[in-house]
Amino acid sequence: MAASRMPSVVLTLGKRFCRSYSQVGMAGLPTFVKIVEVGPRDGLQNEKNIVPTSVKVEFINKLSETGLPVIEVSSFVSPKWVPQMSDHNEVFAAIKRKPDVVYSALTPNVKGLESALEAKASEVAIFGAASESFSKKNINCSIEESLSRFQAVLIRAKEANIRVRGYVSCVLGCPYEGSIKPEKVAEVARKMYELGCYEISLGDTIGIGTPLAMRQLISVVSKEVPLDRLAVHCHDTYGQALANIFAALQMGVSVVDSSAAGLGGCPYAKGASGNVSTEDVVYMLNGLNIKTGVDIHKLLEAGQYISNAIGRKTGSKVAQATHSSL
Ligand SMILES: CC(C)(COP(=O)([O-])OP(=O)([O-])OC[C@H]1O[C@@H](n2cnc3c(N)ncnc32)[C@H](O)[C@@H]1OP(=O)([O-])[O-])[C@@H](O)C(=O)NCCC(=O)NCCSC(=O)C[C@@](C)(O)CC(=O)[O-]
Repeated sequence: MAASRMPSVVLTLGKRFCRSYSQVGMAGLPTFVKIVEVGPRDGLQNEKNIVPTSVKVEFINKLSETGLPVIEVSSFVSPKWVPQMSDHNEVFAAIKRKPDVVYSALTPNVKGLESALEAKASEVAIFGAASESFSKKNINCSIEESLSRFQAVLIRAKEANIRVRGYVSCVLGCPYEGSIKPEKVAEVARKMYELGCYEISLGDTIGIGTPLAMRQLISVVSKEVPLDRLAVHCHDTYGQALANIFAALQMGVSVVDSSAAGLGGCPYAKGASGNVSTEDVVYMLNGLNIKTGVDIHKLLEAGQYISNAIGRKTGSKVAQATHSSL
């Protein structure tokens, strides 16, 4: 059953429940959160069976209708490394773009950036790590080398007048090195920010963090990068993602990455499960009276569409709850 046709009690339960408590937000939390939807890229880059281009396009078109401000469409990386994203040109060419939506792509180097420019990506993202081992496994170079590649990307992006986002992976732990010092994360984040990234997304790649660790991380990183330039990108491997996001909101972060249906995982981080699901994030933010501009009904439909298309049970608790109560 389409989410929009689900009994209203099911979908409005959280909102009505919360409304009876308060119409105002919780003190200290942002009033608006920008959600960066990473499902089509982070969500589908790890699928064993390559998802047909037409399915990706339909998924993105459905996401475009939800009110999400940013959709990460694909990545311009080596097709030998991540074949799942090798149809980037076709996907960018086929999607129906809405003028108020940013359609972004990952670009590890200038070669990727040039392709993204040709495909008319609205903005791009570089991706580095706070762990040497992860950097080598993921992008085949040291952190230092990655930063010099990124510098070249930022210079070319400036000429092309396109904004660049920066990701730092392994901010709360690394699959190869274990714990990572917040000071190391802060150093890499600061360098990316100084290179010209307008926003730095802190990735808990293996979803290992807890709210206290998130608080400590944000406290250290925000000394180097302004809070309003930080985003959090939480995987839900240990079931901590929503709690970690809440901790980040309490610290003043107001940009959250998430993935419809909780799809996702990094091919170079074994065991990492999906991203936190966008449906669950929006449900929580609705309950906190924090605006996102996202229509949860349409979002549930998009999540249901991609789950059916890839034959996978949704990773969203909200979607599971609404389906099971029918
Ligand atoms: C970075 C490279 C390319 C280095 O890979 P490399 O092998 O060191 O690169 P190279 O410069 O030596 O080139 C080797 C071959 O790749 C080609 N190549 C080189 N660059 C490109 C490009 N941009 N697009 C297409 N092809 C490219 C290049 O042309 C050449 O082709 P060949 O001559 O062998 O035919 C490789 O390691 C790579 O593609 N890595 C991508 C890994 C990836 O996508 N990981 C997942 C995304 S990160 C993530 O998920 C984490 C995140 C962001 O979500 C946050 C979090 O959760 O923490």
